[in-house]
Amino acid sequence: YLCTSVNSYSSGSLIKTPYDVQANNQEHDSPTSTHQIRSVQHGSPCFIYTLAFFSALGGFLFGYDTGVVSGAMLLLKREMNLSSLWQELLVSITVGAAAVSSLAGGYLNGLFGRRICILLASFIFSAGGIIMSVAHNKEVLLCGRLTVGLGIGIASMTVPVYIAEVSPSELRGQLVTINTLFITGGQFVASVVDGVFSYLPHDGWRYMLGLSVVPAALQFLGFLFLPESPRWLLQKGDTQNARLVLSRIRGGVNVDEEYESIRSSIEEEKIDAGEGPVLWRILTFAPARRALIVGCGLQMFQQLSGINTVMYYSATILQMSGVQDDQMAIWLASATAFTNFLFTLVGVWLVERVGRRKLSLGSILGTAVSLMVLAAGFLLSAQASPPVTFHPNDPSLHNSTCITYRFCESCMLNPDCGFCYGKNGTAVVESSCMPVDVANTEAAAAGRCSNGTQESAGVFWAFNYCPTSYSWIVLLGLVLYLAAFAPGMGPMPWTVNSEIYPLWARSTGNACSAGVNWICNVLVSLTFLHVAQYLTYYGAFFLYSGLALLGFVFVVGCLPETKGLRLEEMESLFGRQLCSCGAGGSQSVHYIRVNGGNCRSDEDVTDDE
Ligand SMILES: O[C@H]1[C@H](O)[C@@H](O)[C@H](O)[C@@H](O)[C@H]1O
Repeated sequence: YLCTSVNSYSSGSLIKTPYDVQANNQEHDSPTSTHQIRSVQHGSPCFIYTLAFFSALGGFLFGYDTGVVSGAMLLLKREMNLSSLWQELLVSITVGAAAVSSLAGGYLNGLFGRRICILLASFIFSAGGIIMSVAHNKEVLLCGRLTVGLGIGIASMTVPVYIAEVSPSELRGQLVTINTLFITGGQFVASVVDGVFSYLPHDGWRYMLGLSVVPAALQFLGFLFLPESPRWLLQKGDTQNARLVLSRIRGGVNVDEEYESIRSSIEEEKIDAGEGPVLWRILTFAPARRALIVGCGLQMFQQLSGINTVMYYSATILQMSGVQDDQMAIWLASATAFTNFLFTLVGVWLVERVGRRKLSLGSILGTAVSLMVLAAGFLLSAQASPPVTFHPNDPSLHNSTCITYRFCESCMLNPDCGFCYGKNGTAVVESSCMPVDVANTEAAAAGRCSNGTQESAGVFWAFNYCPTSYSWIVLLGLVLYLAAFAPGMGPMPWTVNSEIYPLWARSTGNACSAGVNWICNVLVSLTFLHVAQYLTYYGAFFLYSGLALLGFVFVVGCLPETKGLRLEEMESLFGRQLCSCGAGGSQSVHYIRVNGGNCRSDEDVTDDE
């Protein structure tokens, strides 16, 4: 049999099969496992944690820069008099730039290494932060947002790869997951900074956007002193430095076996890798192609299950459940970000205990169910939507579409309109649908709910939501969603992608999957309002729930368990037809690499089986 993976391993065996891998996985669960032996071998993980911390600052910046903009926009649109086109541009240019630069990051990683790419990303982050904080017009601000986007893209694909490559296998999952913890931590800190500086209506946005320079500079300084990934050094033929770095990050213990294992696997990969551009080689080499499908699929389903609409619209969801004050909604949105962060911490704790596969499965199923709860909440709210009962006789309103709506639900789904109503006990009375004041969405453009007249008139203004008694279900759905999504589907796509590719395909594989993540992110966030207008809120969330269920089927069929395996052992997991990856280890293919042998196509594998 031709396709092999040779490993000199702590067990001493030279040729390792997935049966051994499986056995090794099981050993991990017992207290006296190889796990412990390896930990002892790897010495103090202190240096590894330092590396992971400085790398994960890239994740923090990713979270901070994507999260801070919503709060900054509230102040900016007033101060710079931004049209909705400019608002959309300023929000989405960062994500768009991240999509492009994450794809380019694959090339840069292969060429310059992980360390230089992280240095480059932190330099770009710092430059972007400075540009934004001193911007005197919207064009300069746009340049700043574009610049940070370029940094985010490079960091998002490089950091997980770097952490995975320097970590010992028993800590790898946890350490890469810490990067996602930092992403959600960055989102939380951003929401707190937004809250604090929202009290500073003039120039508050400069602090919000500019503060990211601090962690970016810290990361840049840290990485001036931190080493390159030993795997990349070895791949480039710098054997001396590779051994030195490996021994340094393993706390000075003997690294001969690990070094030999990486070296021999790189030698063999040279045979596997073939000729031509890397992406072409990935697509034509079955195990790498399958890994790419799994990696991109996971990233796609992460975004299609709607995390960023839930995060972005959490303030609205919370307003629906009765929070009427804008400032209060900003603080509650940071409670949402905190919940996301807290449950990602659960993921860090679980990943090496239950493994990536079970964690992803449980998480995506829970996500689908909680999206149904969220949708049901919106559905009940829509059915109980109060009717329009009051028709003001203001001539300036005659051309407005808002006055044509007969229920709050349809009024609220038009971003130009809001619902103005009075209360009799808990009942909604004298309600009308009015155009919103474009400069300040907290009031109507005219009538009883316009600026300054609301309180004296004893009326309430609901923009983006309807007063309803079912909103607690929506709130419950939101909390359940975060509890289900954050430990698994939030971090696992990043973690799994950092480990499943062979070294020659790792940069390109991660670049593609990170690109898919960002592209789907843009697609979902840009289409959400339109989808909600066509399908209503509950339709949109039922749709996301259906997509999450599809994702569940995908994970069941395609995601193998990578826990406890060395990076060099991953290729064996993708030796079989794709949709049987999860079919249990007892049917694993034996991989025995014979020098000069090659494994090229699905047919080869089947024949050999
Ligand atoms: O893994 C992260 C995390 O879940 C974030 O909360 C989300 O905003 C990102 O889009 C995602 O990639």
